[in-house]
Amino acid sequence: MRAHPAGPRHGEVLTPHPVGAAPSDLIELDRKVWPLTASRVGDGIGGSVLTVGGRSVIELAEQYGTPLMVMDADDFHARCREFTQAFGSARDVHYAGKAFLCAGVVRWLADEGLSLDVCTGGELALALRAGFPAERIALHGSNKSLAELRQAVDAGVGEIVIDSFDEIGRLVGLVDELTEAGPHADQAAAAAGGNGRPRRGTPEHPIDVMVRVTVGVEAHTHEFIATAHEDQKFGFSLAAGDAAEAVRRVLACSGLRLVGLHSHIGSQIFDPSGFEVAAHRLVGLLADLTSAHSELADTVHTLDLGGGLGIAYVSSDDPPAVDAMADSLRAIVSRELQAAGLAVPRIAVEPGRAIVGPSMVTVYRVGTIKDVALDGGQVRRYVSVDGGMSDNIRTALYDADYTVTLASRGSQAPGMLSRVVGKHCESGDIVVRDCYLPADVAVGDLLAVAATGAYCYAMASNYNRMPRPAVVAVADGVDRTLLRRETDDDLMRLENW
Ligand SMILES: Cc1ncc(COP(=O)(O)O)c(C=O)c1O
Ligand SMILES: N[C@@H](CCCC[NH3+])C(=O)O
Repeated sequence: MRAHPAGPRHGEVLTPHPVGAAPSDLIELDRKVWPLTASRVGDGIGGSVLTVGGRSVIELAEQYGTPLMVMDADDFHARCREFTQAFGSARDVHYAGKAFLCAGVVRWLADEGLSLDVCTGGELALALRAGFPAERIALHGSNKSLAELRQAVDAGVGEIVIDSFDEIGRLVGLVDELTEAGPHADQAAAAAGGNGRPRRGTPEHPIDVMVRVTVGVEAHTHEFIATAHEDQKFGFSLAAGDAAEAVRRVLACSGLRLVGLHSHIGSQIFDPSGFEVAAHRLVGLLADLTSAHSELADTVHTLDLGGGLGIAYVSSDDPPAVDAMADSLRAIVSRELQAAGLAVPRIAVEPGRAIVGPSMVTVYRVGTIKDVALDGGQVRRYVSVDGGMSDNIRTALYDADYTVTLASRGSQAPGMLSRVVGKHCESGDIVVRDCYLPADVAVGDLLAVAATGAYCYAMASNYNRMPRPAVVAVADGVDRTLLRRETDDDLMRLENW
């Protein structure tokens, strides 16, 4: 993903992506980019079909149609365990549901013992209906409605991460309402689908909250997904004193209990120093707050450092290792808090992309091919596939890079500078901006794009009345539908005929 905040202005020349020379082997799979079980089966020209989870993408495409999102279940589980091991406790690893959520994945997360972050009532409703334990859910969001806050409290979620003064006002109003409702509140909570625990919002059973702190870190990522510098919408500014004021207001409400401080610096970040600075500033704030409000020493048990760990979309991407990152964050937090004479809280993290991103590939069928002569004599091949910005908006939105391979066969043809584009009515409908594909790529071939698990299906749309693709999980040669392909009826279900 390049630092091109809003894309080129009209007439401005966009520098080509640094694709370099064609790789000598266009069929080889870079382990860094492709999911754990991705492999090539069969030798030579005409062989070499991509398989994931022991299933050939040709068979899967025939069975489910294309575009098709194929989730390597082993890869997903392995990444959950990698985070659990690195941070020492599954409970402190909150999968960020915004990256990709469906009932099947919710159940995998529950089985792995992970916690879950949701940021809307819709994500919360899905998690609860899929049976995820409410006490392992955290509700985020920069503009939670009163209805969403009530839904979360009724369900008995583990904690609510507060993002604004308005939200504190809403929560205080909710607490007042619950206090007035008195003993009837428990019955109301049970009727609303509560989990049997006493209804929260009283001094005896307060609502556990965290305060989201804007730590002032300029994360090295695309401007659209950096979230801890001052000039953006999320959280309470540390520098301006808003975070301390938010804590003061929380403490003034006996139905709320502050259990942690939260920071999220952005997404697709490779440089660990951003997280380290965030940890350092959060620890400093916690120390200051605790000396001003000694009761916090008893209630604040967690420093949540958010998500944002980057993944490799292309071979040149070099994300930091999860265990090294965990070690360094733990060291910073314990060193600085012990120096301040404070107990070391738990460190929580909220990975979305780093768990689900690499586990999925999208399989497309080639529909048309067009060659365009570029200035300088080069030719760019436009390879049109049967999906596009409706199943992956990230290239158009963030100028994201992806890796693509010919998936339905091998080839020994030389590399041809290509651009994989979708079938939408937009010139910006690009899936892979610059890549090399074998020069003999033909209509009907299958292409696979790697690392499409995060923020592709989650941000999919029905633009041009395109149905969203199916998502199928594969493992040990067995496939299982996670989400079926949308039908024409699905596309028309909201019509008032
Ligand atoms: C509060 C919060 N936590 C976690 C995440 C997950 O981020 P990522 O998918 O980059 O790990 C996000 C999204 O950026 C977020 O806003
Ligand atoms: N949607 C973004 C990430 C946003 C993360 C959510 N705060 C992406 O695809 O990279």
